[in-house]
Amino acid sequence: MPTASAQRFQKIVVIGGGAWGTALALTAARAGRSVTLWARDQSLITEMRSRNQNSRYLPGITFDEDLTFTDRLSDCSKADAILLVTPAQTTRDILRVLQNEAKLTVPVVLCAKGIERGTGQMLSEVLKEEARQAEAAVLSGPSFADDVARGLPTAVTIAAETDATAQGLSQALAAPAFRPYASTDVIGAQIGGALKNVLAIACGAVVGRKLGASAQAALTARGFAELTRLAQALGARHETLTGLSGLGDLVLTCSSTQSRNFSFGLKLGKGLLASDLKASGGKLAEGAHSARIAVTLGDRLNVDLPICKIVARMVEEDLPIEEAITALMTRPLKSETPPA
Ligand SMILES: NC(=O)C1=CN([C@@H]2O[C@H](COP(=O)(O)OP(=O)(O)OC[C@H]3O[C@@H](n4cnc5c(N)ncnc54)[C@H](O)[C@@H]3O)[C@@H](O)[C@H]2O)C=CC1
Ligand SMILES: O=C(CO)COP(=O)(O)O
Repeated sequence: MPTASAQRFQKIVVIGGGAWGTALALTAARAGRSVTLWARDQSLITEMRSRNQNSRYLPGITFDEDLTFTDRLSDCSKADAILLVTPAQTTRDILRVLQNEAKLTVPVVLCAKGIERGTGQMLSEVLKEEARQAEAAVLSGPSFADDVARGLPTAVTIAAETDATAQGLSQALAAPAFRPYASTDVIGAQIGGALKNVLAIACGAVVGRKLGASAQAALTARGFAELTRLAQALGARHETLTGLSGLGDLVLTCSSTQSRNFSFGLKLGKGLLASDLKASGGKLAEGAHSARIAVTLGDRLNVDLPICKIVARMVEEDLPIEEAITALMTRPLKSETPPA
């Protein structure tokens, strides 16, 4: 028997027919929600409708969940909640179109992991500028799309501006293998996801250069210190940072070749240049888009982000891996815990 708060979010519209949007649409349907998946690519919609597959983004997975597919954003006006699952840098443009088409008044769950490059804003801040009346929510945590689509056990954080919405969305999206934890720390839930992508590129590079498991662990731990400093300067709560959307996602992404960011870094560590990797297209690596703006944000808040700085130079200036390692290892020695 669905609870009243789950019923509040019976109709879910998912925007984005990539790996994560499709996986979230599937898990929402398994949770008993009525789900519409919007994708801009008509051929993708045709394949999902006729063959129950999204072979471009989720190869090898056939779904039997009952989903509705659309390429009309105006269909979003019927939603109780919208899951926005396109790459972070597309957020503002999509919200603008959505606001024109559907007048956003329901909660918008931001599922992308990144910082807007042009402004340094969190995606919830972008939402507030573009659709003031829509409550901001965030879904983040250690969760590969492929795992979620296959129904493997996953836990995530769902944060919203109000506890009632965070609890309601968590109950509405909870499925046997998908366990959300509610939170009201909207900023904290976003900063972990954005920064872990940058840090995963660094970890991938260390592994690609065969620097050993000790170096990988050191980088993950110092990366967490970096993430924590920036997040606390932005007002995030400590328990969010040590939770699923912070440490949980950092550990996953910094240790698995299943991660596209880690894999991007792996190639840099093997000597490939970021400019060549970017020119060849390839899979989305959000950290490559967020690294520089994370550093700028850090500078604005007087927070030092040495690992992010090196990643920004690797992805934007083709800094060679040897120079990146030297730059990190020759920094002035400092205390592990800064003086209070
Ligand atoms: N794949 C994963 O395991 C997870 C991904 N995420 C995050 O979700 C976000 C989306 O990632 P994925 O779905 O994996 O990427 P993807 O590359 O698989 O799919 C991106 C989708 O967005 C669409 N798209 C791109 N630009 C667009 C635009 N301007 N307008 C409309 N649609 C557009 C593409 O056509 C594609 O359908 C990223 O921020 C990522 O960090 C978060 C958790 C897990
Ligand atoms: O966010 C993710 C897992 O939580 C997915 O990571 P990648 O985008 O690096 O594949």
